[in-house]
Amino acid sequence: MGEVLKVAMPKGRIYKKASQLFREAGIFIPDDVDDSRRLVIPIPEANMEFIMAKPVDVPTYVEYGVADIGIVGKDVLLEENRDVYELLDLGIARCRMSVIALPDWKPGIHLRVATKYPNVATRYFREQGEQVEVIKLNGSIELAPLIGLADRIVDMVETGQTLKDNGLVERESIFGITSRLIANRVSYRMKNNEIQELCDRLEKVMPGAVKS
Ligand SMILES: Nc1ncnc2c1ncn2[C@@H]1O[C@H](COP(=O)(O)OP(=O)(O)OP(=O)(O)O)[C@@H](O)[C@H]1O
Ligand SMILES: O=P(O)(O)OC[C@H]1O[C@H](OP(=O)(O)OP(=O)(O)O)[C@H](O)[C@@H]1O
Repeated sequence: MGEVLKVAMPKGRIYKKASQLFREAGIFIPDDVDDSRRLVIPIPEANMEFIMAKPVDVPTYVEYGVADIGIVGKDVLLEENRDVYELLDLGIARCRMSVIALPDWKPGIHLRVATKYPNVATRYFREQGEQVEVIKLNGSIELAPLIGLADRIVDMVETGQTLKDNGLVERESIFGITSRLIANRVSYRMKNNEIQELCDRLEKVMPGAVKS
């Protein structure tokens, strides 16, 4: 058996989909892992150890090598800009990053934009040649235009339900988002066999994979 792979797993909605994908790929994960409050979970049956992280911190653990690989949304990768390898587009947790406003939005100068993704938003509006003030929030971003904190928000849209329920409109989709498998640069060389085997297994069951 090869070396134990340390996997940074995002807690929350991605974990549910990622663990399902791992199971479909024939990787044994005991059922009780899903409901556990433990943060470091050895999975000897799979020769892995899961590190249960806040989604936004996954690239940090992987860059520093305390996790060999990790699973993370493309949104977080683009925001965090960490020095990691992106190995696979897993095709799960699909949504999009969009610019959102009230229906009666007006173009203006010095717009205020609220978002959980200040780097992404700043880059986007700079490329558009628009001068904006970016305000970082940590959740319930849709509140900002409703109560007058910002003219626009940059946030994720999946079903569109949150926008509908709050009377907001999607002005522009900036990029599509799915979860990615990332690796630490050194681990990728030192544990190449283990990582490659995992990639091969996942590739066969990822959404969109051609089943043989
Ligand atoms: N509808 C959606 N809204 C937000 N994120 C989604 C959605 N669908 C898929 N995702 C993906 O899930 C990730 C966020 O997961 P989750 O909502 O569990 O965590 P979080 O809200 O960032 O963290 P926390 O709740 O710990 O603050 C995003 O980075 C994105 O890649
Ligand atoms: O298009 P929808 O299917 O409605 O999904 C999009 C919503 O989901 C996310 O919020 P999340 O549930 O992570 O809550 P938070 O950002 O307020 O923490 C995102 O920030 C949107 O608000």
